Amino acid sequence: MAKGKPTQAEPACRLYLVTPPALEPAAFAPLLAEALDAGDVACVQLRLKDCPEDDIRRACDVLRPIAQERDVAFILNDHPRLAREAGCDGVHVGQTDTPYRDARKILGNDAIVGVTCHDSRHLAMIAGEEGADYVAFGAFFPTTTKTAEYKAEPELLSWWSELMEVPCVAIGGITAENCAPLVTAGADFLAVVNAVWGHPQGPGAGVRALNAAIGAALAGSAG
Ligand SMILES: Cc1ncc(COP(=O)(O)OP(=O)(O)O)c(N)n1
Ligand SMILES: Cc1nc(C(=O)O)sc1CCOP(=O)(O)O
Ligand SMILES: [Mg+2]
Repeated sequence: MAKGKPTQAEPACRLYLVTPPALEPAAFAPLLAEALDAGDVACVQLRLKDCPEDDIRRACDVLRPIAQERDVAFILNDHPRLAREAGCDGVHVGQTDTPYRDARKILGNDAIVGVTCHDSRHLAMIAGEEGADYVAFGAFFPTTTKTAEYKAEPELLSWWSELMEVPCVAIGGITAENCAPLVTAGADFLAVVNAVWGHPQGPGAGVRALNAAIGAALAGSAG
């Protein structure tokens, strides 16, 4: 994920992989490589909740090179200081995490800092004005990965992408089968967990299915 809007050489909507809620780094490493070798992925977010910092650091040490060697940005969820120390490309912070401005101070201007904005135009405008590299809206669909307290609609993405330059990420229950309205509404990135790591034919098949669906939606909306 380069900073800013996708360039002309990049698709207008790209995949943003979020890791499964629990993982063992050595066992997960080949699955991550399989996913990243299966097609275009802009970014990987390591999301380990309620996990000791030493374990997160070890997971970064194993998984970060797999992403960065493939020019895929490696972002850590929730922990800006650890993200800096572990050589991550950035951090994702939510509304009850380290505030955006503090995360930016910790990581510096070259890092990617993304902010959860739920279903809120107001939160997104604040994050955008403060300098966030992307705003994340969700959940768009029911998700089994976490208890989602907010429900976002595709028109939020259309409103945002027509008015703002800051890229937007859509998250929550997104699959190859349901993603088309989010792509045509203007999502710059689709963030997914279960549609890739829970795909019955493996994560590579999950990435291929999502990229095919994104491509079909973009082709359909071009004409
Ligand atoms: C890309 C992306 N969008 C939203 C979230 C959710 O962040 P947050 O609200 O802080 O909740 P947790 O993920 O920390 O449980 C995210 N992680 N990534
Ligand atoms: C981490 C996360 N944040 C969400 C939000 O709405 O902010 S939904 C979510 C989980 C996304 O997982 P899946 O693709 O399996 O539904
Ligand atoms: Mg968080």
